[in-house]
Amino acid sequence: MSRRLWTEGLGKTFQLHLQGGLRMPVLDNVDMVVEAGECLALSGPSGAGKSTLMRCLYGNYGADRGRIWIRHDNLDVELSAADARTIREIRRRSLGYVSQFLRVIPRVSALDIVAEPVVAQGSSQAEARRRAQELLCRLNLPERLHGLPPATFSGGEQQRVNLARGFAPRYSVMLLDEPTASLDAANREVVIQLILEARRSGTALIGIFHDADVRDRIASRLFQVQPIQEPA
Ligand SMILES: Nc1ncnc2c1ncn2[C@@H]1O[C@H](COP(=O)(O)OP(=O)(O)OP(=O)(O)O)[C@@H](O)[C@H]1O
Repeated sequence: MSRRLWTEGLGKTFQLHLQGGLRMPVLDNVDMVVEAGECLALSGPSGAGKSTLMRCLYGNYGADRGRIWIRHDNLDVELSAADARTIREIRRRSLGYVSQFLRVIPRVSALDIVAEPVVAQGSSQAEARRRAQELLCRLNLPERLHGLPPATFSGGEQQRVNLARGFAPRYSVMLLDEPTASLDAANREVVIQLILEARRSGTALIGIFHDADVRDRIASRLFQVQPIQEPA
């Protein structure tokens, strides 16, 4: 079995300090695994904890119980116990995350925003810019916008820069949060193809896809995130 990312008994409870320390359990005993070349679609009703699970998997939220593991540098590394420096290294080389919104960096062009993680993985500036250009063109971002900072871009244009930045480097695991949410049909199709190509090259993907057509075409399996039952 070529596991890439997996959890064992993962649990997460939020503590609401402004509400007198009220405890809100969201994830309980989650056991999931994604293997190389798979795309796991998280399903479950609104509020079940899909985004919370994604944030735990990326190391943004600490796990209260259980463990998260990732295959990194040919080793099984416990992400849930890793220090900040190790998490940064894992994110640089093994674990990508495409959120719903681009984090705009002032004065940095779309091209450089996309090229930056490729350079961080060891490519030259020229190579990284070529790859960035190729992806921005595939995602139909007009060439006149490539050299501009995306702060003034439309929501869909920013999301395409975000997607190009996510798919430009080579990661062994990718987390996708609603990657097609603000796209038109033509660009949705490009993203479907990028995901299928990533699967063919052995990347393991986990995502939230509210669009059922997209989910049916790209997911190899569904993973049901169960809402925690309130005690009667
Ligand atoms: N930072 C937080 N602090 C407190 N509670 C939170 C926090 N983040 C999420 N929650 C709560 O955890 C529960 C799960 O939220 P989450 O966003 O993970 O659900 P979801 O399955 O992704 O929902 P949707 O499909 O509507 O996006 C919700 O009840 C939410 O209010």
